[in-house]
Amino acid sequence: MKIAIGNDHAGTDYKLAIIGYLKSKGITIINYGTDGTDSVDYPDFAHPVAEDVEKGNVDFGIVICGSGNGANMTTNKHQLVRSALCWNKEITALAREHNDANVLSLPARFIALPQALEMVDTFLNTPFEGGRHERRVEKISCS
Ligand SMILES: O=C(CO)[C@H](O)[C@H](O)[C@H](O)COP(=O)(O)O
Repeated sequence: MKIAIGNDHAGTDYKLAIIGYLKSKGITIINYGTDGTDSVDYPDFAHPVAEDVEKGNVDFGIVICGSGNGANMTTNKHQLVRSALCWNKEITALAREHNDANVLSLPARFIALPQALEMVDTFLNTPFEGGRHERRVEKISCS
């Protein structure tokens, strides 16, 4: 499995922990940064993740900022991206099962790290249910 990941300064600590966790599971990571804690702008790091998802370069994307909203809004500007802002395991599972989300957006300032790791695990290992959800997901796109 291959994952693209990007974050602003609010998400760096969690991002580095998530990378370590995923690498220990043999998952390949494309890290778009930032790896520092100096203030940066989340779109500069979220757009590259979305572009990789759109091009099929990766299986999934993960974006992280303080609230998760800015990164999520950015990735959802991309036509083929379905980015889900998630804050617990249950919402994360539903984002995959019902919405076939291909990007997970994490609000680093509002979730604990163990919870973030659990959500990443859930996101990567939960299949899309299809069925009635297939039709609805197809209707999300406005092009
Ligand atoms: O974009 C956001 C809000 O939707 C993110 O949470 C950012 O991380 C946040 O705005 C950064 O805030 P800061 O005060 O510049 O650290």
